[in-house]
Amino acid sequence: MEVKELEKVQAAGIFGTLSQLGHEQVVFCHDESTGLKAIIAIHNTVLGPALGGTRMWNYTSEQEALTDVLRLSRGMTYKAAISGLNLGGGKAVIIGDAKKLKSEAFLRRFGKFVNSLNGKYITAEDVNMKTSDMEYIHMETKHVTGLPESMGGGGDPSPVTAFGVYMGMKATTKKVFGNDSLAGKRVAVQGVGQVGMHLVEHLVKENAQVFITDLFEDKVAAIAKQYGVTAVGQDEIYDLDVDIYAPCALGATINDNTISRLKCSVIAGAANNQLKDEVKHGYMLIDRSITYAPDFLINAGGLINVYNEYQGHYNRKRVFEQAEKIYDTCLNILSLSENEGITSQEAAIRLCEQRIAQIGKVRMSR
Ligand SMILES: NC(=O)c1ccc[n+]([C@@H]2O[C@H](COP(=O)([O-])OP(=O)(O)OC[C@H]3O[C@@H](n4cnc5c(N)ncnc54)[C@H](O)[C@@H]3O)[C@@H](O)[C@H]2O)c1
Repeated sequence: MEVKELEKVQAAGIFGTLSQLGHEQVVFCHDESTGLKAIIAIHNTVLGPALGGTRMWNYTSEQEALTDVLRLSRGMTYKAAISGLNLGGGKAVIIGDAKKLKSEAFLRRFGKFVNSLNGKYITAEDVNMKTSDMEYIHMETKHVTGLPESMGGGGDPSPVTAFGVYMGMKATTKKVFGNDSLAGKRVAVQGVGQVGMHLVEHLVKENAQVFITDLFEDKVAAIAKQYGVTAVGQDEIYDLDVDIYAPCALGATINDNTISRLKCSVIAGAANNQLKDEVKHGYMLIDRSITYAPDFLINAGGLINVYNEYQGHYNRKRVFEQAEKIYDTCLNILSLSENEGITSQEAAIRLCEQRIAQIGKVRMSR
């Protein structure tokens, strides 16, 4: 967590911060007997119930946990709004060591807090929460999504996320190079986990020239062999002479240290919060003629997947059709960004705010 962000929240006070970020409700959940300390933040429910995962983290302070949940829940509002979903944004954080604190009672107590919001907040899996944890939460509330197929859920969202990233990458390629073909394009994929792997499959199928890296060298070597792609070092990825950089590992990899090293024309990847500083680094990319596909748009496939699951009658084909729309939305955003001289992230947020305002009026009308 950035010290700057924490300081901003401290200076504004809790209600000042809620007002600045536009939150509707923040719920502090405490249970002495299980040791549960959690915060549920509901950012905006104009478009629908607030959906967002539960993250368990050993925060260094309660202030840090609050700042994180406020920031993440706001991000969920935008991700849902830009994807055309009837969903708002929310998030929950549980404070403490996931290895020490979790128990059936602890998780079910959290489930009861989620349930007390009567569906205004819908939870799902996030960092340090496993499917088995979600099963306990589900025992106390039906407002859980992202369940395994064995429990009637939509299953692994990663292939849908990867497909959305692929659509966003093709749209951005069209904007920059005049057509959306990735054949022969040199693409650097950072992180070949669940999403990165599926993305590599799409790229190889389209005859792109792919470079991959990961923390685990044996995994990189095995994937490189399987798909006939080139393995590179973890740090080397930033210096490659490529057309496209696809961050699919961590956030904040686009920063003061890396931007001057990047030689690509397009950035399109799955990681959340790729720009360390949204405004500053967004404009630095414009200065270097690098076109950035907004992360929260192109990695929304996972959210589209859980949204469909929550609505019932889950249909995988329909999920992929919705994820395909990322292509057109991405092109619209990039045109708006170019026409208005603003970053693609700012253009995307502008479209989200317009949709929320317009649909808000529709909902209020008789
Ligand atoms: N899974 C989804 O549906 C989904 C949806 C939206 C966003 N995301 C985001 O996309 C990213 C990838 O998600 P995932 O599900 O594939 O995660 P994952 O954990 O399966 O894969 C991440 C991979 O990145 C590697 N990695 C970590 N640090 C690295 C580094 N410094 N250099 C190179 N490789 C590194 C890890 O070893 C791992 O193989 C994450 O940032 C995630 O938050 C995922």
